[in-house]
Amino acid sequence: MNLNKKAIRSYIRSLRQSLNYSEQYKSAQLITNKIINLDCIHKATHIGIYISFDGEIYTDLLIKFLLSMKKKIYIPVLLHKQQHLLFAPYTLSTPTIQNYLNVYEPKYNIIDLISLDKLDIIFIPLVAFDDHGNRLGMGGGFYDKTLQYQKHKSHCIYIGLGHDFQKIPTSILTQEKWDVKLPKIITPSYLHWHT
Ligand SMILES: Nc1nc2c(c(=O)[nH]1)N(C=O)[C@@H](CNc1ccc(C(=O)N[C@@H](CCC(=O)O)C(=O)O)cc1)CN2
Ligand SMILES: Nc1ncnc2c1ncn2[C@@H]1O[C@H](COP(=O)(O)OP(=O)(O)OP(=O)(O)O)[C@@H](O)[C@H]1O
Repeated sequence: MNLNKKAIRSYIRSLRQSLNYSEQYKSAQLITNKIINLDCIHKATHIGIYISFDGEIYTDLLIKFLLSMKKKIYIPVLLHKQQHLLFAPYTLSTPTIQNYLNVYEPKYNIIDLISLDKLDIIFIPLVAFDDHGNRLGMGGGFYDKTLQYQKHKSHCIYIGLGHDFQKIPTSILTQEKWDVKLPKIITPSYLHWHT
């Protein structure tokens, strides 16, 4: 593996893990306010989002807002030995369990799982990003594989969520041929729109 990527991942993960609850909550409020005013949110019905861990931008507040706006919410789930993510329906009463990578996911019936092409918008976690919308994730390749497959045939809008300090200089991130760029990334202070 690329040492550079590994070092960036571990440095930025340690920064975000060190945030306290009130810092996280403030960031979540700022991000939620930005998102609920976006035009694309009002037009969307099926929205993919993640359950936060490891210091990621808290998504609870946003999920509650979206549910109150009558949006249907879906969370990525890991299927045995598969790198393509599928999405399970989620409401505030859905029980959750930790998967083999310690990330929470909803309990689900296989028949209720949907694929990315059924989503209108997906909010994507990230470890680092740059000015061109290049994304560095946790290193499992799950989002890269899932987004890549759908890149040309899906109407789904990809939106990355991160803290301001997760933005790194463009020259640092070495691009891999499979990396899928994010046209929109939202941080507490900015909307980063990339063309
Ligand atoms: N909230 C959230 N959900 C998500 C992701 C994410 O980044 N955030 N994913 C984005 O792809 C997928 C899961 N990918 C992951 C990849 C690595 C690790 C991870 O923590 N690895 C640990 C070792 C875990 C272990 O083996 O016990 C580590 O590297 O420290 C977690 C999730 C799908 N769901
Ligand atoms: N489209 C793809 N085709 C082939 N291999 C891929 C593809 N996407 C990812 N991979 C594999 O997955 C591994 C992890 O990729 P990478 O380091 O880019 O993950 P990441 O973007 O940080 O993680 P994630 O998307 O899960 O958050 C790579 O080493 C590569 O082997």
